[in-house]
Amino acid sequence: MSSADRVFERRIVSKRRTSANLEDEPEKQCPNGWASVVAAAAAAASSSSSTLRQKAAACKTSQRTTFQPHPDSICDWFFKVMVLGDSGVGKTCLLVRFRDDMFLGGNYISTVGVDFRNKIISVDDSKVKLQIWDTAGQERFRSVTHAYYRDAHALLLLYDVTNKVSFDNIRAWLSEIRDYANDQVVIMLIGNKADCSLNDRMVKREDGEQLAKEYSVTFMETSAKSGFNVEIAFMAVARELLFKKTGIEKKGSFNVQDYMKEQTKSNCPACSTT
Ligand SMILES: Nc1nc2c(ncn2[C@@H]2O[C@H](COP(=O)(O)OP(=O)(O)OP(=O)(O)O)[C@@H](O)[C@H]2O)c(=O)[nH]1
Repeated sequence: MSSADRVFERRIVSKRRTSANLEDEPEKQCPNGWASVVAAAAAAASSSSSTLRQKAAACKTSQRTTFQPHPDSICDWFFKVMVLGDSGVGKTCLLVRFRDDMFLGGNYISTVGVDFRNKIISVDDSKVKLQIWDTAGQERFRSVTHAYYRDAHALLLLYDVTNKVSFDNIRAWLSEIRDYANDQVVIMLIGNKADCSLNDRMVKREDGEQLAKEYSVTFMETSAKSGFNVEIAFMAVARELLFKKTGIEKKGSFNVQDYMKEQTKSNCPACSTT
């Protein structure tokens, strides 16, 4: 993808910034509505949480900076995509890898409430704006995040291939999705941290594939750390949404699994097979 395709509408405070790299990016923005999201999250969680205070302070600082939205006319389609899954599976890292092509190492701070970032991508001849919502995986924020499911066009449901519990919880996540999301939502199951060593891997690729098959959703393993399959996953979702919306695929019918197979042919690290 060319750099011209990577148009970011707003820059927002990442959840895992050191003071040093915050200074490196002084123009960072908070999304509209962030304050209310933080307030709701604060009510749901403990208002004395140091993480919350950190985030609120970072947000306040960023609100003083310049906001430069791109006109909506530059994109043909808009889709809202939510990233879900247990705490620590790598939702924020996946999003940051896709948006900024970098990996957030260093201190891990859990997401509070919800947060979104925009990215405009080219799909064939169309400019597609993905508004990607990162959600807190922690149980205590669940009532806050449920409110955002309803108008989502696609859900990326993540588990961590090194954490069996996060995989076992996928059924519960799918049940929540059934309760709160709309019936037409596109769902992709993602096994993240595929860069892990064989010793660390607790969930076989085939188990992920099997579960996805059972629920008739698409499946992919990714690594936010190495970038493995990250762009392909978002592109596949964008293509599927576009295809659903237009009902037209220039090169015949569109099958998301075939598309992913084709894209991942030469993109398979040794650790993704067990
Ligand atoms: N090895 C490896 N580590 C990862 C990967 N993605 C994320 N991590 C690490 O996993 C930890 C959790 O990542 P996050 O992206 O913050 O997880 P999250 O799902 O957003 O967590 P919550 O905000 O609590 O819901 C961090 O220490 C990351 O550095 C990956 O692909 N590979």
